[in-house]
Amino acid sequence: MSVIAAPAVRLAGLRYRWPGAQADCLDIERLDIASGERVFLRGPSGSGKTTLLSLVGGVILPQAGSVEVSGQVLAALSSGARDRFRADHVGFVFQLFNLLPWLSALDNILLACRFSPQRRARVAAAGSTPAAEAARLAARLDLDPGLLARPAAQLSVGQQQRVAAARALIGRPGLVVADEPTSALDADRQQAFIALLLEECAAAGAALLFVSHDQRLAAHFDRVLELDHMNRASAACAAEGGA
Ligand SMILES: Nc1ncnc2c1ncn2[C@@H]1O[C@H](COP(=O)(O)OP(=O)(O)OP(=O)(O)O)[C@@H](O)[C@H]1O
Repeated sequence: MSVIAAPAVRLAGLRYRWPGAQADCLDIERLDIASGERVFLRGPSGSGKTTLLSLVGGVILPQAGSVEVSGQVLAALSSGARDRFRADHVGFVFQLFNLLPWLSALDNILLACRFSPQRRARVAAAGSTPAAEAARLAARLDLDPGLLARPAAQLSVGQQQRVAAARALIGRPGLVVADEPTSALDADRQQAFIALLLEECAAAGAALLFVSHDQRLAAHFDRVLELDHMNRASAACAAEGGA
């Protein structure tokens, strides 16, 4: 008997309006992202890409419709359970990296494991330890080992981006969500970063939902999604931003 994996992400009848806004930001009838699929999400500034990623991560909840991640309806979880689910199953690389500035780069990476028993278990199942896995990912991201002991606040923006990527990837979550993760990297590092992200996601069977304005990166992905084409509220969302 074959087992069909739940999609990594399933949106159905989704509507989201920011508090105080006059119109919906997102109105998406349906979107499925298959397990292991690599999706490049594109859309003009202010079109709702970051909002969509926040919904997929369960950081915010829609007013209507549902968001499922790996078969779990996020709104069915209490706020605390949603935080734990996110820690176990979703790796974020956000525009604002949310590193803790006073913690070392290494401790920032390890934090993802500290909050997630499932990530720790997956690292152990692969025959490694969180510290060894953090060092492996850092080396693959071309982060000098000497940098790992430094407080995150003392790193360049490009270095912080790579620390954030290692933190997202450690312990192999089933979904990686990345918002402009290469914006502060030079061209060579950008290519290395994308290659690593894709390889690590493939090795983990993780789906990747990736937002970038850099069109050249789209070729690396299985599918390009135009947010404006699937968002029935796109005109209203853009107008709201300009209001
Ligand atoms: N925290 C918030 N509170 C209220 N409105 C918000 C908030 N965050 C975003 N918005 C509004 O939602 C709309 C979509 O913003 P969002 O950041 O999702 O767009 P984006 O496509 O990611 O833009 P960019 O490419 O510039 O990062 C905009 O009109 C924005 O003003």
